[in-house]
Amino acid sequence: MADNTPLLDAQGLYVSLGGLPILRDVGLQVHSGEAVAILGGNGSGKSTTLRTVLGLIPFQEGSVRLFGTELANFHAWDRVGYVPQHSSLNVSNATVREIVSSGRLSHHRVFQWPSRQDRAHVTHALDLVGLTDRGRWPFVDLSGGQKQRALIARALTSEPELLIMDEPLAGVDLHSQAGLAGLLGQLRSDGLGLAVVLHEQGPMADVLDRWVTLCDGRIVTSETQGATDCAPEPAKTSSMGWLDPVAGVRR
Ligand SMILES: Nc1ncnc2c1ncn2[C@@H]1O[C@H](COP(=O)(O)OP(=O)(O)OP(=O)(O)O)[C@@H](O)[C@H]1O
Repeated sequence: MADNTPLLDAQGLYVSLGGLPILRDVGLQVHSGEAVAILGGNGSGKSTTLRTVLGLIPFQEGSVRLFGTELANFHAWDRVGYVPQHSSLNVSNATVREIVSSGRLSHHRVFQWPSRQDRAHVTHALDLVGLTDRGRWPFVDLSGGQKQRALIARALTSEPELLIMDEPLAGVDLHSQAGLAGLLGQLRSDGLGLAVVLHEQGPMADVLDRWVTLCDGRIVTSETQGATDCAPEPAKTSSMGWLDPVAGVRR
């Protein structure tokens, strides 16, 4: 891979779900040592963008390349860390260390015990996110901010070069947000590429190199443009001048 090849290069993505267009002409590039945010209101398509570039949702048009390789041919998933929204993780009995250890699963065979190296990576990741003393705790007993830290630690155990995060600051108090932003800034300085969904830049403002803003599945703002309001598409009126409820919905 040439040095300037983006870690992630998504272009012209069109995605439909349940018969409705969700993403329209969405692109996203992330280079090594670069932090890029996807901003936008509820339902604007942020999570769908992340899930599409991870190959979890099919796209109808466009292209996704990871580390210079077409998504369909990409297999080096240990180079990519994914941090889902913590509220989407439903675990009742697992300890924090078990959750974090699951990030190493791609490094050893099924039914094989984690190696000394696996355990060292887990310990180091817990250390990095400041959860060294919480390893034996049930994951569900952690606070929102601690859960996010544990999920970031899980993603870091495979030593990824690209970290993709879905609202890592959601439900986290302001003080912990600043701590998480500091951690992500440090990882970026160490050369990690970050693609992160946020509702607003908030404490991440100093960490971000670029951002795109989505509105109704389209990019309305990028780093080169000013802010654009995200007004809902106006409802269309019929030829008789009546409100047409069908024409007003997403095209
Ligand atoms: N499986 C699905 N089938 C149909 N529509 C879907 C599906 N998944 C998501 N959507 C719709 O796609 C749109 C974008 O959803 P998405 O989760 O990407 O938004 P988001 O910007 O991440 O929102 P939020 O900030 O609320 O998490 C929403 O209107 C949502 O209802």
